Amino acid sequence: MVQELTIAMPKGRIFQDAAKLLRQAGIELPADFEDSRKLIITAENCSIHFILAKPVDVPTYVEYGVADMGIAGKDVMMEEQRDVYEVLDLGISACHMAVAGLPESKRYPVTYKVATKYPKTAAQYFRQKGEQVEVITLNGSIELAPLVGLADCIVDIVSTGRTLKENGLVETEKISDITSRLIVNPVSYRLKKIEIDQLIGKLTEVVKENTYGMDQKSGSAVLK
Ligand SMILES: Nc1ncnc2c1ncn2[C@@H]1O[C@H](COP(=O)(O)OP(=O)(O)OP(=O)(O)O)[C@@H](O)[C@H]1O
Ligand SMILES: O=P(O)(O)OC[C@H]1O[C@H](OP(=O)(O)OP(=O)(O)O)[C@H](O)[C@@H]1O
Repeated sequence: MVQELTIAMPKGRIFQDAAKLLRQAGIELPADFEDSRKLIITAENCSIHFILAKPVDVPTYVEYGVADMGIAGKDVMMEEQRDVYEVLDLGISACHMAVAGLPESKRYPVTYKVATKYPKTAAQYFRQKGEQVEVITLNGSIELAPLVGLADCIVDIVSTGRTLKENGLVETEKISDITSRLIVNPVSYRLKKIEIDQLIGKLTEVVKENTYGMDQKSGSAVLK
């Protein structure tokens, strides 16, 4: 008997390229998949259901097993540290995580403040370097923090570099490259191994054959 699969999809930036990969892997998604406001959607030619979640929540759905698999940015994986298997680098939504600040900013240990949407990742990065910092968590417009004196630097995603440039900030350290990953719930992997391995196999082929290019508007690597 073929087992049903549920996949948690990130809404937003990653969504379109992720949908394209799934179609290339032979999954027939409804024509209005990208435009629909529905949060649970079923493929037309196989027993795969999709739940559409906020990107940062995808690993949570997968860890709790309500989704067998999911697609999440490496940045989210590093920050969330969920108990899931990361099985495939999908190569989409490429960007990197970096430290940036005003060109003239100097380091004053003990008082050094870092603003970020990624508090755990930032804290771990500076701890590993043996630098003591105070991490200030923000939810967006991170680049504002050094401009108004809330922080000495930021840890954030850089794609085109346009946001940094237009705000007079410079990248000082690269933390890591980021792409989207295919993730799997460990228990689902045991119970639905055949179906999951089949999908991983198809997506692996698709990823190998794809070429990526820069989308001028989003600044992210997109499928060509
Ligand atoms: N320029 C970029 N800025 C942020 N994330 C990017 C960028 N380029 C690619 N990404 C990837 O896309 C994912 C973020 O997608 P998106 O911006 O839709 O979600 P979000 O951060 O939850 O957005 P928001 O909080 O604005 O709703 C990141 O996890 C990252 O892997
Ligand atoms: O290098 P760039 O191409 O300019 O992209 C990087 C910017 O994009 C993201 O912000 P987002 O657009 O998600 O807005 P936010 O400030 O609400 O997080 C990220 O946090 C940077 O601010």
